[in-house]
Amino acid sequence: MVNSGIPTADLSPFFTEEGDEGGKKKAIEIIGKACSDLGFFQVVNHGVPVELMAKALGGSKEFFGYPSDRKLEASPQPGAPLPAGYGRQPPHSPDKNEFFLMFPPDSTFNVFPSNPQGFSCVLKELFSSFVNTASIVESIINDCLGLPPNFLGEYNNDRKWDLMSTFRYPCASEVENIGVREHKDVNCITFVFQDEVGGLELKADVDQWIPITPDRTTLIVNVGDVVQVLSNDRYKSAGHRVVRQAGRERHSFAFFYNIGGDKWVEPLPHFSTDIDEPPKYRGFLYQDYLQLRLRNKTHPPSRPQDIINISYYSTST
Ligand SMILES: O=C(O)CCC(=O)C(=O)O
Ligand SMILES: [Fe+2]
Repeated sequence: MVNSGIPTADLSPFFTEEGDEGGKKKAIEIIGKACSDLGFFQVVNHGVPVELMAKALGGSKEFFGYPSDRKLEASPQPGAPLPAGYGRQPPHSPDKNEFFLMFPPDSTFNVFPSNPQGFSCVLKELFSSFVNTASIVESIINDCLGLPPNFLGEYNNDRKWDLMSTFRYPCASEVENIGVREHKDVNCITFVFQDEVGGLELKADVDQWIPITPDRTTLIVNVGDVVQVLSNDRYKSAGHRVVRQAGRERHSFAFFYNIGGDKWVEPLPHFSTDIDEPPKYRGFLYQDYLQLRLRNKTHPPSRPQDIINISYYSTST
């Protein structure tokens, strides 16, 4: 079943030798429009093997089904920049999930579970496949924005900061059903796939949520804050959340195509000074923004309006 209220682009022309120019043009048009209208779309024939996605979800369900002490064997190393390995949301968090987080396959920060057998290889393979597809989607976005060829690829040339996470969300209770509260992703581009339970919702408008229908062959793509800032709001970082269901656990994967922490992020001249349009954001060092966003989680502000998001750098506030 392919799907709900979000546009679908077929990426197969980007994986064929012959170069189907018409097919590429069609995908580029769909993605460009989706990035400016919604910040959300989905892709089929995306180069990530569907069997690998299914295997990864199966392994993930098995892993999360283990008793706590077994999962905790994959606890993060002290000193890692983010808790790579198995973790749970702290009890005070309104987000309700447990997760397994990894950096690129060769990162020394990674901690893999020894079981299920072969799971760590599946995760590494999936991660590499995501990177490949993300670089194609990034180059499509580059072209849709009318940037010089490979401009974004050259800017975003440090793959150490990419992240992949698999999640297990418990069933909803009688009084609450949030899995991940409303947020926008900080990074460049995010891929998500979810099991048949669903629950990912896109914020289309104030109080208007579009549920994303699960599909085993599809990758859901959302634009993150970095692209929104670089494009001076041409493209939207989309608000989204995860809602849990009564009586059904949910499993999903998310891949975060990031940029290096030492990158300077600001509206590109192409969308501001070159065309006499005021920049909508002050420039910032990406890792400073990451720190602020992390602080939202570790030291949650008591007033919701104090939660830091990209509007912190807005020039109009
Ligand atoms: O589990 C999902 O479907 C998405 C999670 C998410 O939005 C995130 O981790 O940023
Ligand atoms: Fe997200």
